[in-house]
Amino acid sequence: MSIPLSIKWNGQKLTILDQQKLPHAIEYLTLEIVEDVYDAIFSLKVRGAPAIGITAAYGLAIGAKRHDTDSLEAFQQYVEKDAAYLNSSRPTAVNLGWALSRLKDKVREAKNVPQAKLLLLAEAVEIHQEDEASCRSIGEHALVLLQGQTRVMTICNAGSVATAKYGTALAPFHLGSERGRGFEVFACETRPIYQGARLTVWELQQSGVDVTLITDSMAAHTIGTKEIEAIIVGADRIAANGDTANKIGTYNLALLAAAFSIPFYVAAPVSTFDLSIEDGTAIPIEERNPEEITHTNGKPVAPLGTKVFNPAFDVTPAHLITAIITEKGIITADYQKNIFDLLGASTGKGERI
Ligand SMILES: CSC[C@@H](O)[C@@H](O)C(=O)COP(=O)(O)O
Repeated sequence: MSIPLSIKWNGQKLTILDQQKLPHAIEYLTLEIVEDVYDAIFSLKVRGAPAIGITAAYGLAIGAKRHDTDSLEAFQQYVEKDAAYLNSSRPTAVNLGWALSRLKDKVREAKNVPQAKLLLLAEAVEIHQEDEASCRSIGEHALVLLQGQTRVMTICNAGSVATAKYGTALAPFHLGSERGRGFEVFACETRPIYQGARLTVWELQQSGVDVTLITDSMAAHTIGTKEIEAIIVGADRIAANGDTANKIGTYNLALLAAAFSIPFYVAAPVSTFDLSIEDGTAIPIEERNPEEITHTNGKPVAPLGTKVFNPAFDVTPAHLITAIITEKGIITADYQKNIFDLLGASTGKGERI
């Protein structure tokens, strides 16, 4: 039994687990240029907010190596351009822009181009290592919160493959498995592209966790009949007031948690907070290809030309969230105040609103 890793850096080469091929093929891809990294993020070969940020950071550092100039100013301009390009690969997860900003700040500190190149790479490695530590710490906090709760529901994949290791929402299950603490996890399949069925189920099986797959529309029935005791999800962007964007369907689960009077937890690292955004209405929501809904395995399931609305994320209002679990500790309402008190300006993403 082992926890799968999706991003590998060996000091020279960046390889990622192709999440589009999971669970039926385990294939690692080498990403060599910025365009490879853009494509991997855009096409969801690498996905999940922290994993996108880490991969983009390596991408920017790798891309910078090929910019051949002695002028620090020209080099900075190349890096800014590459960062803007990578940042346009997906809109909702704030970890992407956050990681790229950290690297851009490093270039501004550099005295010359060779030093800037080294600083870029070092920062990418640092972001990667920090994320693993953050996820582990989120898992520890979540285990405390989930004491006495065994049957837990989740959606999408906020797991090891969506981060450096362990995941956010799935971290307590991986850590629990290492320590003989058994959970019964119910994974929503996560239409339209099945991150729950393909990734969460596979990943938890690899780790020896008891996992049961349901379709998204079975959530209410399952909470009632299987006596689900808590719901835990990840996040792509958390506004200053605690409103949380995550995979489409998350908001439904939060409403169900309220209806059944069970706790609804969001697990996310500090890098997922965006204090420059006052509330969830300002979070950009990605809309994806209609074929994700009209087709299954390339075959049409709806009449040709059907009008489609395909938002990839929704925003759960803060008042439906019981607690937000971060690596620095657990935040509960009043979110506006408690988020700032715990994180302060440490997200680097804006001032107090
Ligand atoms: C730790 S990953 C948290 C979120 O990024 C995750 O729950 C999610 O919504 C991912 O969406 P995806 O479209 O698969 O990138």
